[in-house]
Amino acid sequence: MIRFDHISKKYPGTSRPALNDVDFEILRGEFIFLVGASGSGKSSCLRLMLKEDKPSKGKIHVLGHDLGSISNRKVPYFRRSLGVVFQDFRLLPSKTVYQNVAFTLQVIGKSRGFVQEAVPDVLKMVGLDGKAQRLPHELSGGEQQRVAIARAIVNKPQILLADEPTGNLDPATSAGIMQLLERINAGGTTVVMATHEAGFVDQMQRRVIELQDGQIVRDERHGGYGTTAAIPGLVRGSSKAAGPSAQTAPATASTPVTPAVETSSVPVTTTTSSVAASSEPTTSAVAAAAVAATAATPTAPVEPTAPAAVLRETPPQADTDEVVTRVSSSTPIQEPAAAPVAEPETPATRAEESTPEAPEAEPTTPKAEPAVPPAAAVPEVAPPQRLSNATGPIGLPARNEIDPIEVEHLSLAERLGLRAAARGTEDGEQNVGPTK
Ligand SMILES: Nc1ncnc2c1ncn2[C@@H]1O[C@H](COP(=O)(O)OP(=O)(O)OP(=O)(O)O)[C@@H](O)[C@H]1O
Repeated sequence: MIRFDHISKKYPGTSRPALNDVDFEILRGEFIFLVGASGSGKSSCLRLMLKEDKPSKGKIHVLGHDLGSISNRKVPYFRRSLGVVFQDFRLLPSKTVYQNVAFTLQVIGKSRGFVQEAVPDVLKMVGLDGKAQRLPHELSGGEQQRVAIARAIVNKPQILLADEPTGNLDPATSAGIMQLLERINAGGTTVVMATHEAGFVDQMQRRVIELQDGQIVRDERHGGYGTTAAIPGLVRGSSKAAGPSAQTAPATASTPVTPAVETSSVPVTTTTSSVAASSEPTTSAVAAAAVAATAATPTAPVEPTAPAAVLRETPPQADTDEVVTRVSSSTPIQEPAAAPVAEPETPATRAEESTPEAPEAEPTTPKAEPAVPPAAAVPEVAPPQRLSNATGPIGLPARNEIDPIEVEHLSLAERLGLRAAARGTEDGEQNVGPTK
């Protein structure tokens, strides 16, 4: 599903590569923790998966696409199969919860009817029903992150990339977000999460890929956070960081682990309701955001209302060399209609690619999608114990403390988290996120 084939990445003006011969394969349905000290290359990996950046060496395959040869025109369609969540939420501050989520669908040309069904469903799924008309600043940090997650998954991505999604949240709130990510993963979405949260990594015992100075030093099927992943000031997890599974082992791309969909398959039934958008983005705003959302590069052609999304009516097919693990559902949830299929081997995608200007198939009824177990069916993820708050998330500014004027200076795309925010912090460090 995601393959890094001897990837090296050297940023211009730097002497050392950010990634050095990184080689791994992630299978459908896995939940992967990317760990490593600050600067070890986690976000660079996520950016490369999104095709936000190009490797200096090596090949990357995501969902059957060779990202080195995928045309700029196709990148927007490719990206629709990926959802992204950031540490700092990146919500549109003047839009309601509903509008923030709806916007993602509107810019890719989904019909009003589709949006009116999909958004309430996904808000319910993330535990935000009843809060659709709130503005982001009227929500807690955890709720804002739930909006961001709803926005990331509303189009049913096959892969969810999360860059420090709990980095700004307190331990209890973080635990709720982790449970939500587990549920999303249990529904069949592959989750790749970069994190410093040792406690969750230790507790969940999912596959851990550890980077050190741009190299993989560990790829463990049921790993803990490990010792080498930590920089003292950044470890925000439990003192279990050096857990029993924390031994360092060289990564071997040739021995991929099997998908780790291990949580309960008990489905949840979400109901469909209609919540009309209280206001819709202007045409120009939609068009501008569509440019951001769909442009592979600034020069890529953009057709905001002509996406060639082909609805997926069946679970996505496995890459030929993969084992598919989908959570079966005896009572499938009524989820929003499926995401566009980006895998070229599927007939749907062939149709899409051969007729990119074709109008999107109008969804009539939401399709039954892989189940997302209710929170109660997923093993509890207890909040990790913090070693220190000094550098932990508790001291970090919540999104609603961010100066709206600063936000105004971001492009629409940056505010949506859809494109790189080419700004760094004062000390030269970049902000979080694969599109930072
Ligand atoms: N745009 C860039 N230009 C130059 N160097 C960069 C750029 N982006 C990242 N780097 C460098 O690449 C290395 C890896 O950075 P990356 O952001 O991937 O690390 P990280 O593991 O995600 O760190 P953190 O945990 O702090 O987010 C660092 O040395 C960083 O300074």
